[in-house]
Amino acid sequence: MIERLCAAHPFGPDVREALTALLEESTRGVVEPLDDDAPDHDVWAAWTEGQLGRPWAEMSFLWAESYFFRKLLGATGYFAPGPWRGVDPFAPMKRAELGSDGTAETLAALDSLPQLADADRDTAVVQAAVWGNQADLAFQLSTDASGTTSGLVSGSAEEFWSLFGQAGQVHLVADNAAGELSADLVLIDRLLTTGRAEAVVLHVKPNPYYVSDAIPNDVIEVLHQLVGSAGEASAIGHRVQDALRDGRIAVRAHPFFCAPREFSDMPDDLRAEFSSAAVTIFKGDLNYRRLVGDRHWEPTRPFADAVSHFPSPLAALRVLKSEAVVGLSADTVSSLDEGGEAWRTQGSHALVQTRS
Ligand SMILES: O=P(O)(O)OC[C@H]1O[C@](O)(CO)[C@@H](O)[C@@H]1O
Repeated sequence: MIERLCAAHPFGPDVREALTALLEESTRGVVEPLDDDAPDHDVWAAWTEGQLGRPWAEMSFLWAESYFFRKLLGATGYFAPGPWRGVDPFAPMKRAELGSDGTAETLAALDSLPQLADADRDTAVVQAAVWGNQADLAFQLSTDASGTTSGLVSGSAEEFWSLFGQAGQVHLVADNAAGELSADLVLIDRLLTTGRAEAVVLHVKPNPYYVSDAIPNDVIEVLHQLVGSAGEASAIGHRVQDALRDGRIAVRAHPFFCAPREFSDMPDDLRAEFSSAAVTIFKGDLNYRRLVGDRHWEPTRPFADAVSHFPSPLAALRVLKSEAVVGLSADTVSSLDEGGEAWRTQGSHALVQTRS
C-alpha cells in the first residue's frame, strides 16, 4: 500500500521518510504515539491508552488496522499545514475504480431496472448493494481475491425488505466509495421512491480509511458520475441530488466511524441517533466485524444475540472477507467447511442478516 501511495503522489523526502518509518514501526516495532497535533489527537490519546509501547504484532486486528490508517494520514501530511493537507491519499485509486469499465457496465445495467416487476426490482437493488461490497481496495491489496461469487450463506432480499413497515428514518452506514457507494445510492433511491423511508441518513467516514472507504467528498464524486451517465443511472442521480437538496438524504461523518472500537462501545450521541432509526443498514465486512464483535464466534451463534447491544432494527449486507461470522445454520457451516474453500475470507460468499 505504501509503495502504491508513493507511486501515485509526488511526495517529498519528508513524507516518504515518515511512511518508511511507519512501515518499520508497524511491521517490526512497538506502538508509538501520534506525532501530529491534529484535532483528533485527544480522542486518539484515549483510544491508545494502555496500548503504547506494545508490539504491533500483539495488537488486535481491528485496533491495529485503524491505528495504522490514522498514522498513515499523519505521515502523508493530511493534518499538517502544507501541500498535502486534506488531500485524500487514496483518491487516485478510488477515482480509477469509479472511472473503470466495470463501474460503467454496472451503471449501464441499471437501465434494465424500470422494466422489472416491483418484487424483482427490490431483489436486484439488494443484490447490487450486497455484491457491490466485493469492490474493496484494501481487501484487493491484501489478498488474491478472484472476484468470483458463490451466493448468500444467510438471508435473502425478501428478508431484508421484510424489515420495513411504516416509513421512518432509515440510516445506512456505508462502506466503500465508487462502485459500492453507487449501489448504495441506488438502494437509498429505492427506499425513498417506494415510500419505505421518509428520510435517509447516510453515514460515511470522516477521514480516508481502509483505502476505499467513502468520505463525504466521495458521495459528491459518485453523484457526479451518476448524474453524468445516461439512462436510469442519471435519473437515479438526479433524484438523489434532489433528495440531498430538500433534506430527505443527510450525509454525516461521525469521528467514531474511524475509531478502533466496536459498535457496542459507541458514544452516547451516536447511540441516540441510531435509537430513533426505523432501520439501520450496515454495509461491508469491517462494519460487520464492529457490529457482531471481531472474535472467533461459533458461526451458529444467533445474529440477534450478537447485535443485542444495538438500539434499532438493523440489517447487515456483507461480503465475507474476515473470520468473524455468526447466524449461520449448522448445515450451512458443515457444507461450506466440507467444500474446502476459504469461504470466510476469500470474498466469494456474502450474507444478508436482519434483526427486527
Ligand atoms: O471494505 P470492507 O468490506 O469493510 O472490508 C475491509 C476488509 O478488508 C480487510 O482490510 C483486509 O482483509 C479486512 O480487515 C476488512 O474487514
